[in-house]
Amino acid sequence: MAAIKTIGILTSGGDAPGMNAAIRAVTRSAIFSGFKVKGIYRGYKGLLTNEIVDFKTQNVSNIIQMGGTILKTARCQEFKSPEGRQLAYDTLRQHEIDALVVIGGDGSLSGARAFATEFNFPCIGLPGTIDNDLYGTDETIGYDTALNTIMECVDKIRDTATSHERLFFIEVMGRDAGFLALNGAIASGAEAAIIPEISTEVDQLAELIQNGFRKSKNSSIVLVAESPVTGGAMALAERVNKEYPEYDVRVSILGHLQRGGSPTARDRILASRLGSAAIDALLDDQRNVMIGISNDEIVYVPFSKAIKKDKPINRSLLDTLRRLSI
Ligand SMILES: Nc1ncnc2c1ncn2[C@@H]1O[C@H](COP(=O)(O)OP(=O)(O)O)[C@@H](O)[C@H]1O
Ligand SMILES: O=P(O)(O)OC[C@H]1O[C@](O)(COP(=O)(O)O)[C@@H](O)[C@@H]1O
Ligand SMILES: [Mg+2]
Repeated sequence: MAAIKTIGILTSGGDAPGMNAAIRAVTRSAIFSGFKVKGIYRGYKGLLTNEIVDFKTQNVSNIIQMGGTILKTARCQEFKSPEGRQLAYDTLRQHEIDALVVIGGDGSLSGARAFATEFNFPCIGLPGTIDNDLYGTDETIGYDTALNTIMECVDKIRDTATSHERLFFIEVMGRDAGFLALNGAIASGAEAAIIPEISTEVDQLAELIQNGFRKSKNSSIVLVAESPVTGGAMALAERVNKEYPEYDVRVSILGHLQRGGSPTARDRILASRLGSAAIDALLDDQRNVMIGISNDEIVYVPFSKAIKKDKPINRSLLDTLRRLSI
């Protein structure tokens, strides 16, 4: 592979707060190191529809504080086929782009892995998703902001839950991962979190009620991770209505507000460090790795590892939650 002169950058999959800080860091570090940068709009879709513009340092001015992504994002079915990826490769060649930085979640990095392998094309991934479901990094860009948003929402719901002495099931995002639910529950002082990671091991609802849940309290808050495995908050509320009719139950589904907002300092710093390290990785001849953070150190995680479906939760957090909710 000839020397890299031009780097393309895109955001893909669900947007996450801090993606703009990452775009800024990649662009500025690349220019600092003498590369040209091109911004690709709408994720992999932009490679099929040729939506690519030159990025200068001014293109990323005043964006570090903004939620969403200035490059827009999309989910692109065509990129999942070899024909779609061939078209994407042709577009990259046409624009003389020699390497790609992909900011996205597990799906986006799966796409980058397939593309890098088929065309021997240098790709670097940055973990950008509120779900925190990428293996090999302690945190993903957007996770901390979403966690803070959840905490603020639960604080508000608690006021009405307490006044009416109700049991609230609050559904949070995470796709198939319970990080937001579990840490959101600890941060907001909730009674419990119902998460997919242990759904097949125990009936979390029955366990909660049998453990003397609500003995000394007049209201309760349970965070539920959205997932077919947990059934979601609605299904749990229906179960309580049938099996434990003594409870006055309400459901609140937080939805897409969890993806918005100005990134926290933690997410901005994470995105800045990872974005800058993406350029170091290319200079260091690294290929097809996700840049992660582990014990406050930058790490290179091969795509194949990063997209493993089973990033484990820290089980001691479940004990902490249980202990603090008596
Ligand atoms: N196995 C795959 N092969 C090729 N491309 C993929 C694959 N999985 C996902 N992608 C691409 O990545 C995009 C984003 O994936 P998605 O799972 O929706 O979001 P995220 O990256 O946030 O997890 C998809 O729309 C598709 O274009
Ligand atoms: O934007 P959509 O299509 O409604 O997707 C919702 C999903 O996206 C997320 O917000 C983020 O997931 P990704 O980062 O994997 O795209 C999930 O938590 C949620 O399940
Ligand atoms: Mg994902």
